[in-house]
Amino acid sequence: MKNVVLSLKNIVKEFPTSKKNKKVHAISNVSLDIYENETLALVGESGCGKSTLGKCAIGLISPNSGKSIFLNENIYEKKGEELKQIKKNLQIIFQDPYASLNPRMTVGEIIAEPIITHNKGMKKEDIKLKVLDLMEDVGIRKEYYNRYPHQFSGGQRQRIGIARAIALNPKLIVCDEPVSALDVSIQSQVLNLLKDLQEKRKASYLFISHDLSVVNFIADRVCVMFLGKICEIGNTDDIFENPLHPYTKLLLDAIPSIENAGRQKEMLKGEIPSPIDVPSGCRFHTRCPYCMEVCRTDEPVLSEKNGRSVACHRVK
Ligand SMILES: Nc1ncnc2c1ncn2[C@@H]1O[C@H](COP(=O)(O)OP(=O)(O)OP(=O)(O)O)[C@@H](O)[C@H]1O
Repeated sequence: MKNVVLSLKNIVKEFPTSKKNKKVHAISNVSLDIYENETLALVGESGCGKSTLGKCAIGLISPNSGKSIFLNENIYEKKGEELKQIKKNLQIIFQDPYASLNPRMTVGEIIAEPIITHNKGMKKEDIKLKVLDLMEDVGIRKEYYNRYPHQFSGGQRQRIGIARAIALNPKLIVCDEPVSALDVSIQSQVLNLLKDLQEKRKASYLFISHDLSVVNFIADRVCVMFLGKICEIGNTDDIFENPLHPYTKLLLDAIPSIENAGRQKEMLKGEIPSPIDVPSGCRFHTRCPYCMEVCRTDEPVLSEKNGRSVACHRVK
């Protein structure tokens, strides 16, 4: 039995719009467990709610309703020192390492910041030693301690962001498209670094990506989202070898690969429906090549069988 590190229960997140009675239904009643030391990927097209769910998971934004349970406590009910202790364990790495690093701070200062905040009274020399160790862990040369973010390449900047995120030995790191802004050759170096760090530090990753090749490389499990809901969750190999939800199948078919080349493919058709006016029944039914009558009226339930959960009327 694997231990759960963080459990999301019935998360609902809506954003207001300029129209009075209309809301963006970004996340609609999503529940999800993240296990110890695993990488769980969140995938789906732009706007399906991946980032919003990731941010709700670690309390960076608050949902309208639902719980995020960490160490048996709902993090949304915590304040002050208790919340600070929880947040130490829940970190995030952003897509754009340049925008997320303060341009006026040196690398040393950037990485030291969380250490200072959470270890009041720690000696300056000890902080510096810890920062230098972290720089070594992520492959940034110690001589660069006093350099500024603009003096680094994109890949190096992402390494600095990673050093800051791991500085407090968190139990969970939300990796929000951490390699999408990087060149392909650099992507694999950063992905390998994340894998090595996980091995050494035993953290869990909630890995947000729209790139399924990256997901296939790094994730233990995959959670496929469409318009604020989960369509399918399962082990990465099972999902890639035998996708059960029509949306998962179409997403996988869309990956350019040698095996796929020339094959007659069912393509994802039509526009993504608006999260302001979500379709009735199954949210995917307007784009689904296998749509049945029931799909237009009844919302499918996410049901589990042999470690795989699928929300589709065709999958029993
Ligand atoms: N602060 C906000 N105010 C209003 N709407 C928002 C806000 N943040 C997100 N949304 C909307 O919520 C929905 C989900 O957005 P989110 O960024 O979570 O999706 P995503 O799957 O991460 O997309 P992407 O891959 O493009 O980053 C989208 O329709 C988005 O426009």
